[in-house]
Amino acid sequence: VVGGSVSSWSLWRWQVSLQYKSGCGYRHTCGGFLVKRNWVMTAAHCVDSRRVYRVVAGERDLNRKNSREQYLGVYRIYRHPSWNKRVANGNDIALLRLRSYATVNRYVQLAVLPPANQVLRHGYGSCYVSGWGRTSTRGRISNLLRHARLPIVSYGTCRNRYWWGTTVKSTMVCAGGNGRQAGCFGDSGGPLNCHVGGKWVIHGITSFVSSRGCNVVRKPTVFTRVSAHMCWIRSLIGA
Ligand SMILES: CC(C)C[C@H](NC(=O)C(F)(F)F)C(=O)N[N@@+](C)(CC(=O)Nc1ccc(C(C)C)cc1)Cc1ccccc1
Repeated sequence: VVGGSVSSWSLWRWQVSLQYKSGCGYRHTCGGFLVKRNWVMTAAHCVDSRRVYRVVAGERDLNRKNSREQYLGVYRIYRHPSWNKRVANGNDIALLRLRSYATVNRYVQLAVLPPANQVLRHGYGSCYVSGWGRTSTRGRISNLLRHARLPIVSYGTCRNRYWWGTTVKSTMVCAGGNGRQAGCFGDSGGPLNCHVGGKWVIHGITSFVSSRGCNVVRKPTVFTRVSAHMCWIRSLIGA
């Protein structure tokens, strides 16, 4: 996250770190979030390679162990059936069925998903991107979980040619684009956390930023719109 701040323990308790086996350890590759005790949602582009993955819940500092972390193996990966490895085509969404159940406690909670097809209006100002991604375009990933407020950009504005043009689809959410706050490499798969109707609801899955840089004016961070996929999500994880 570029232009953000370190997240306190009380925030984003559904956020997980998606890691892949590398040598005798694991490496953070993407974000994700718990939607059931044994289901995590992330971006399809995060799980495109044939690696061994795990998720870590209750994680805050990637470089330090504490008693709050829960290490959960991935049993099976369900990429969206229409995902074709190109983020421009959308459907950048995947569900991971875990080998074991997370324990819900003070540090680990389940995410709330939006009603089908709910779209937040232009300028909606209570959405935050969270993750361990780079804190600048050429920087390193953050060891501490961070977040930044990204105002919603309507599809009509986002598909303007000086913004994302036809790269963005109506099944995506654009947010930010002020050249200061943005999601960045390593935040992929993580949540866009929106305060709606008095509760936190996940409206987006971090999908892509400009290849010219993460915080580029008129190139908002682009998210998979979760409310566009509620039928597929419900078909896998139920009510
Ligand atoms: C793997 C890609 C497909 C998605 C990847 N997503 C992210 O980094 C995310 F924003 F989700 F955290 C990304 O944007 N990767 N970049 C490598 C940029 C990139 O590839 N972006 C991109 C944008 C659009 C398209 C298509 C839609 C034309 C493809 C790739 C990030 C980056 C940007 C600046 C410096 C360093 C790293």
